[in-house]
Amino acid sequence: MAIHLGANQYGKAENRVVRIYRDTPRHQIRDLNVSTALRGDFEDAHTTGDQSDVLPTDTQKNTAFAFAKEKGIGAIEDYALTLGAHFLDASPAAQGARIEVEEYAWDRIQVDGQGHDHSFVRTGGGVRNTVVNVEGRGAERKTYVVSGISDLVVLKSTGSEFHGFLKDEYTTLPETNDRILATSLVARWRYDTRRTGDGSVDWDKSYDEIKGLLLSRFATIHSLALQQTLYGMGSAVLEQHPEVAEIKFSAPNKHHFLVDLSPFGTENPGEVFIAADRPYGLIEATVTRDDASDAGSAWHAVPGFC
Ligand SMILES: O=c1[nH]c(=O)c2[nH]c(=O)[nH]c2[nH]1
Repeated sequence: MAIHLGANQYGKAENRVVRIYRDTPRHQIRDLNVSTALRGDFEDAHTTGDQSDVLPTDTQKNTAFAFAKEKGIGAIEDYALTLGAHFLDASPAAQGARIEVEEYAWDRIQVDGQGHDHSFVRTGGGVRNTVVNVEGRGAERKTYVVSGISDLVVLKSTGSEFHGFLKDEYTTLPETNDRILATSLVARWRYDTRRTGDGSVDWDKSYDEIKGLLLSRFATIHSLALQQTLYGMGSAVLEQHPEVAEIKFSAPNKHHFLVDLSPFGTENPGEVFIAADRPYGLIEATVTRDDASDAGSAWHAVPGFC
């Protein structure tokens, strides 16, 4: 029987790395979820059981924690790039390293109008993340950075329409020129550092500005459909951020249905809704530059997008 090993990768998923900076009484916290994976020539590990090329997932875990102390954690993109380069150096059989980092942000608890020194409350408003792929050695080294945000729950109570859609014998949806539009947005954008003057990106600034732009465009676009809103948000990011080659969205349409209060003799002019959690429309789109660079392995093992 002719069979062979196909695509494979291995690593330690979801290392919960919490780093406290306590050099002064005013502590700082970084709270990460770090997943590492190596891919390459790991044929023997699978087919004969010889593990001599395998850098254990336990070692990968230890490295994620050790680097948090030894090298510190700057932008999650830099932390991931450092880890990825290290794993390729440490594992000769590896051809690629994939590092995914989510960051849970914390605000200081306000006490008497002051941010407390060492007590924090989890920040709402989305979870920042990055997926870094590092490939090759020496001059052949290639790095890919896809960063993004998930769980960005947004709602607008008007300024959203949906009508003029295709109808057949199963269509019951009424047309509307005033509905609630709500989603829990996932957006990921691919950086092309060759598009910046000196090849570097200020990751934190770029993230903050893109998040702000996504929110302000969601608020100000008069929506004719979630599809049109996503395209408008993506276009704004590409217009204002030369360092971004393309952006992908996955957006559940969190339906809010007007409740019929007429049995109780009560009118309901767009005031009381039932928020349905399922089923939901799932609207996904990529907005890309005509001259976007080759994506290479940037989207390697990034699920949930078309
Ligand atoms: O913004 C929307 N896009 C759709 O494709 C769709 N389909 C649907 O039933 N409602 C909506 N809303």
